[in-house]
Amino acid sequence: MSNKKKVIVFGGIGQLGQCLSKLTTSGNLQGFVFLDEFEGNILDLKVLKALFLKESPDFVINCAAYTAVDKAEDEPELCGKINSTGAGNLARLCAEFQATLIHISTDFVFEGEVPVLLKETDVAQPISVYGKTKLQGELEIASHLEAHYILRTSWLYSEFAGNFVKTMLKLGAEREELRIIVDQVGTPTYGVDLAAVILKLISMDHKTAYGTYHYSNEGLCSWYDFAKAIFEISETEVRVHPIPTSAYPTKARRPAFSVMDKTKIKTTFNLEIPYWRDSLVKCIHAIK
Ligand SMILES: NC(=O)C1=CN([C@@H]2O[C@H](COP(=O)(O)OP(=O)(O)OC[C@H]3O[C@@H](n4cnc5c(N)ncnc54)[C@H](OP(=O)(O)O)[C@@H]3O)[C@@H](O)[C@H]2O)C=CC1
Ligand SMILES: Cc1cn([C@H]2C[C@H](O)[C@@H](COP(=O)(O)OP(=O)(O)O[C@H]3O[C@@H](C)C(=O)[C@@H](O)[C@H]3O)O2)c(=O)[nH]c1=O
Repeated sequence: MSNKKKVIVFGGIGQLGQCLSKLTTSGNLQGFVFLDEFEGNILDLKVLKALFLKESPDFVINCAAYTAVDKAEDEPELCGKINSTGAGNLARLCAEFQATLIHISTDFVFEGEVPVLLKETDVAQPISVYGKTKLQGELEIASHLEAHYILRTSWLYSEFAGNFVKTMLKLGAEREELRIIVDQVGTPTYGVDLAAVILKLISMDHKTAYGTYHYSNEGLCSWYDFAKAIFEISETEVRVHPIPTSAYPTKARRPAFSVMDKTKIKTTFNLEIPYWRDSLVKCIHAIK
């Protein structure tokens, strides 16, 4: 990648921020500034403006978000501020400073009632506070900035921060049996794979391809299948029981089927996407 590009990463010490940092460090890529929420609070316009003035970024990557799906049901205002107002703040500043925004959204913008692959053109109808605020964030960006990529991803995990894989490894070490939902189907996404795609978008700098894209790993599974694979690959002995969603009450509703069609991103950027289980093997090796 050209070392002339200046890139600011908000949410730089969250899960995806750390995946990006891993790749920029191993690839010795220059020009990236990773900010935590104290150095780069996406709700603080004064701080943001000073950062844009100081750094003059070519690209801004928004990895900052409120991601606690159940807690969001009790904190809709805070969740809305971070996921919607914060995204809008970055979009307006990117427009003012002629920077391109790469923003991450979610499969949870969909209702997920019908078992059909979800396209970018399908109507988004979120069923949780988190999903609604993420959709609002997408709309904020699209209405203020042309130069944007919104990447909707799903079931993100990695060796960094908190995620389903790390929760399972922890619970699997503590318990003899686990009950995991089998009637919610989606696709896990390894954060390092997503980070590599983000870096590819920056290096291609394809100015006629702005817009919304779906990206996850290939294939599909239930949370139960995912947990079984985690325990098989990590050689953890634990009995896993498949249960229906009704047997595992949570504050937030989650889509029953949120597998995304990735044709658009694959054809536009000439991508080959790894199968979810192959990437899971890589992640578990990185954790060990
Ligand atoms: N995790 C997942 O399964 C999925 C995530 N996504 C999306 O991917 C993106 C990255 O997710 P992920 O890395 O997993 O999320 P994380 O929760 O790991 O990281 C988000 C980061 O944003 C920070 N943050 C919160 N509020 C602010 C703020 N006001 N200003 C700046 N930073 C802030 C958080 O800090 P702190 O922790 O201190 O609050 C945290 O470090 C998000 O947009 C998310 O919606 C999409 C699909 C699946
Ligand atoms: C811990 C646990 C979870 N589950 C279920 C609950 C839930 O339906 C599913 C996943 O639970 P989690 O809370 O880990 O994951 P969750 O927060 O629902 O994950 C979502 O996060 C947001 C940020 C996204 O954008 C989504 O794409 C998705 O990744 O597993 C069980 O069935 N048994 C268990 O023991």
